Amino acid sequence: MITFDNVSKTYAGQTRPALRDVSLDIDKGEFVFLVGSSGSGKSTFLRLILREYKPTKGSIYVAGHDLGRLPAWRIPRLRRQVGTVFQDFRLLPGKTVYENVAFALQVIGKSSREIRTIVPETLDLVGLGDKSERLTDELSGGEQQRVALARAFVNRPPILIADEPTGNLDPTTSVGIMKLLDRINKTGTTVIMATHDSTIVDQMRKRVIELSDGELVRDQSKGVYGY
Ligand SMILES: Nc1ncnc2c1ncn2[C@@H]1O[C@H](COP(=O)(O)OP(=O)(O)OP(=O)(O)O)[C@@H](O)[C@H]1O
Repeated sequence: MITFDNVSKTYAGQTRPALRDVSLDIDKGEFVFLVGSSGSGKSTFLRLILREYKPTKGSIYVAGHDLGRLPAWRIPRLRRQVGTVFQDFRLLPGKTVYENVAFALQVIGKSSREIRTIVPETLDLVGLGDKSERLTDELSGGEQQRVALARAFVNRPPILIADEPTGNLDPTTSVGIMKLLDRINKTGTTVIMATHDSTIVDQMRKRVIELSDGELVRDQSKGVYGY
């Protein structure tokens, strides 16, 4: 589903690469934790998958797209196949839960009839079926992250990227979000999650990829946080 082939990325004006010669394959349906200290290259790795940047060296393949050959007009299609969730939720302010999730479908041209069916189904999946008319600004952090997850998953992308999705949440709320991510993964969605949360990584025992100074230093199945 995702292949990195000798990928390096050096940002403009920098001498040290943020990613250095990284090669790996992530198969369809895998759940992968991306760990490493601050500045080790985790966000850079995720942003390359989204084609926010091109690598300085090497090739990247995502859901059948060769990102080095992807013309700019095809980037939106790539991004539709990769749902994203971030630490800071990034919801539309002043909009309801329903509107936040429906918007993701409106921008890809779904009919209002489809939207009226799919949005409530997805809100039920994340446990927010009874809060669809609430403004997202009035929800707890955990609920806001559920909305963000619903929005990322509403068009059933084959890949979901989560960049520290529990970073702003307390441990109990985080467990709820992880259960949801696990559930989404069990539908066949490939999940890649960057995190500093050792408890979660140690509990879930999924594949762990560790970066250190931009290099891939560990790739462990049923791994632990351990650095
Ligand atoms: N847009 C940018 N321009 C220049 N340098 C950057 C840019 N983004 C990241 N870097 C640098 O690249 C390196 C890797 O950063 P990255 O954000 O990928 O790390 P990270 O592992 O996600 O860190 P954190 O856990 O703090 O989010 C760092 O040295 C960082 O300063």
